[in-house]
Amino acid sequence: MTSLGVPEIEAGWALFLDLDGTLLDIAPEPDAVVVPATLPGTLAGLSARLGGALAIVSGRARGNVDRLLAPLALPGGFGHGAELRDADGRPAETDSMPPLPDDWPAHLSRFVERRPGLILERKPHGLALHFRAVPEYGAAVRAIMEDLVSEAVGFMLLPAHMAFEIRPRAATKARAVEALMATPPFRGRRPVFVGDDVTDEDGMAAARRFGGFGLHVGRDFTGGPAEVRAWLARATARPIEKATHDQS
Ligand SMILES: O=P(O)(O)OC[C@H]1O[C@H](O[C@H]2O[C@H](CO)[C@@H](O)[C@H](O)[C@H]2O)[C@H](O)[C@@H](O)[C@@H]1O
Repeated sequence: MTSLGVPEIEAGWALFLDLDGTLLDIAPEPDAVVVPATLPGTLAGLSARLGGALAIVSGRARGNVDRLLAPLALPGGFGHGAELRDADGRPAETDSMPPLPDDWPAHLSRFVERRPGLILERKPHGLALHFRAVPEYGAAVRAIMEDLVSEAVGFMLLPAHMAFEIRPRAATKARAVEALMATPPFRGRRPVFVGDDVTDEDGMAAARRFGGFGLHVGRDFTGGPAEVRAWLARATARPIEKATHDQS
């Protein structure tokens, strides 16, 4: 156990890791995050020790996550679970995700052009509108995003850290956990979901349904992402304990 009571990583776990605010420190804007040079190596080493059962579950689009963690292309759920990739690198069908209405990105681009400081992030199945640099626009951002989602039942508004996001209703972090837990090498392991955000609660609840649990950065890792990274790194530097979990 760590000093705060977080158990050390066990060989029988399947790890589901959120990215922003969990593995990476929050930055002023999405493209300004700093990926510590040692992080991809730590994730690769730990994945090998867990037999490949280590996934990234992020609100970011898959391509964005892959650029940040290059050369890794880890299994996981991206775009809040809209895009899935299994341990063999196969993307899952996204047919169940509604297409983003064509006019939404252009509509939001015009809104952003008139309000310097806002950042529009486009994803294959969603949009994020960031107001971290200009918090005075927070209410206006919420209003325009609410207007858009009211036009299409398949989408919902997601309050995020200094941003509002639109995502398909069917895209959840639980979807990613459930899909991966049905396939090797995740199947039969004890899922542990580590996250910091309200969207991560879905993933943690799914982990509990499979006999695992969730760890919350704000509650369990008072040192923030740096402490999460140190916890992961420790498990690559020592023999990790055999599973004590019984799935029967
Ligand atoms: O599920 P996550 O991996 O935690 O991703 C959630 C969102 O993270 C990013 O936005 C947030 O982090 C930015 C960088 O620190 C920050 O500038 C922004 O204010 C935050 O909202 C990302 O841009 C989003 O696409 C993710 O959905």
